[in-house]
Amino acid sequence: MNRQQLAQEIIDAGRFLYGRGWSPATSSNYSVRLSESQALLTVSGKHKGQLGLDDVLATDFDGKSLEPGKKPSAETLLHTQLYRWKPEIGAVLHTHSVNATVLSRLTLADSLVFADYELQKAFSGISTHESQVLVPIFDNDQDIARLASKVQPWLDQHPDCVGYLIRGHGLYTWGPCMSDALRQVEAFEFLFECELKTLSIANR
Ligand SMILES: CSC[C@@H](O)[C@@H](O)C(=O)COP(=O)(O)O
Ligand SMILES: [Zn+2]
Repeated sequence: MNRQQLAQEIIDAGRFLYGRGWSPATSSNYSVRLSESQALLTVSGKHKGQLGLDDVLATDFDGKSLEPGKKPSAETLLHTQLYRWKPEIGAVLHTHSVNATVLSRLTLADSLVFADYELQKAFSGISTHESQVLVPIFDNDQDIARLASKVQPWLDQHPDCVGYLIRGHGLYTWGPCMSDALRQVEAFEFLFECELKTLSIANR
């Protein structure tokens, strides 16, 4: 795929995720791998339901903009660390849904476990509900380099990790291509909603 086609995938993802209410206003950021050392990412501060072809830029994996005049996403390092972590990752999505925000605030532990849901099979590498999907929750931090340095040891120790939450903030998930990453966002959102409904019924 050429750069314009990859940029269009990011634009289409933004329209879809905004439409589902998972990327409100200027929240969220999205990227695709351009090469073994570069990513194409959303610029900072744009409304993600209204992205245009000019609202993406190439960065290296240190998060440095390769397009002077464009401001990379504030969370660029959280994307580029994933491309460095696994060469098979081709797309990364960060979203800000109500359910991800509420569930990550309600959960006092530093991780969530999904078990016995059929929909777990939507995640890469999972073929049965008889599995556990462990999702770490990192405390939010405006210092993204510091946050990335907390995420990295988890990734290194959990090579099968399919996504993580930042408390009171949102979700990161990824896949070999954009459609895989989108499928995982959708699966996470289903599971977040199930967990919240279960909690609210249990606490009646
Ligand atoms: C609208 S506040 C959200 C931001 O602080 C941030 O968390 C975010 O997801 C978007 O930042 P951005 O710099 O546009 O990529
Ligand atoms: Zn964010």
